[in-house]
Amino acid sequence: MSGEPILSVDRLTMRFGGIIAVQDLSFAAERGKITALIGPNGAGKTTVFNCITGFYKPTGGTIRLNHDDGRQTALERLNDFRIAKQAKVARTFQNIRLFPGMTALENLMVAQHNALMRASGFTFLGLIGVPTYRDAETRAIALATDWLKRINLLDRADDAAGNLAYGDQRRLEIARAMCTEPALLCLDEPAAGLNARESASLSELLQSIRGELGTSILLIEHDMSVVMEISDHIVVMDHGVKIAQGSPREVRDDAKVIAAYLGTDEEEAAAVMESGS
Ligand SMILES: Nc1ncnc2c1ncn2[C@@H]1O[C@H](COP(=O)(O)OP(=O)(O)OP(=O)(O)O)[C@@H](O)[C@H]1O
Repeated sequence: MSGEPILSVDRLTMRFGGIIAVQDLSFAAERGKITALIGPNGAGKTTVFNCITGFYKPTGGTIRLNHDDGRQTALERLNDFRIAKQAKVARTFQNIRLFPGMTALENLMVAQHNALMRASGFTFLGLIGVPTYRDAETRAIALATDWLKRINLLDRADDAAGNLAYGDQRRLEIARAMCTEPALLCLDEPAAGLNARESASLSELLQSIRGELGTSILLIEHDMSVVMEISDHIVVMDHGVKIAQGSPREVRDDAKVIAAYLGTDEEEAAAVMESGS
């Protein structure tokens, strides 16, 4: 892999009592690219995400976020709130976590709460409507509207998020993460439960986030058609360790990946890998 990494994971280890969920894992995610973390169920992928995003404190190893200006943040030392706010790492979850009773627009406004609170002087200036707060609010609405347009949901802006189709909720969740203007976007199985048309639309959205906006993406995904189509680099885990990494083509042709990731039936394994080619 060439280019400067935005994320460097070095010898990451996470134990839960006697279970070693992740062991000595090292990999890097390149800036402005899509890096996928794949592997069979229980391989340790979500645990890695939880360590990167501060939901777990790793047992060992380092996780460095390299900022544009040369600064480095040691993510393993921060909690989830600081990682989102200071390091600008945003994430989505395996299960959709929108606010279902709030409108699509409101969900995108909530994501900008920190910036709005600052502009409101932590409420008082907002209450009396000072111009700086009004400007910040106008900017927040413009950003939210722009994202509703990008995900083709502008006409559903005032509908409750919980009433949207499943695929639309998935894309709204990604838009909400993007409204925090992250340096690194971490997506945990964004294609789970999507049909083929919705998966294609998700792939398009992620490619535009990388291409037009230049945002770096780290992705856990089981849907090989999505992984193989959009990833620049793939890291493969099994039983908590890295067993392979490389381009989609390199990973697809790797015998260890076929055997370990896709089970012992090689014919079936090859067919699944081909489905993503
Ligand atoms: N909080 C926890 N306490 C105890 N064990 C855990 C915890 N979280 C994960 N594990 C264990 O760590 C291992 C890795 O789990 P993890 O969820 O990270 O795998 P995964 O690759 O994300 O799997 P999947 O694709 O099914 O989501 C599993 O054996 C799991 O049971």
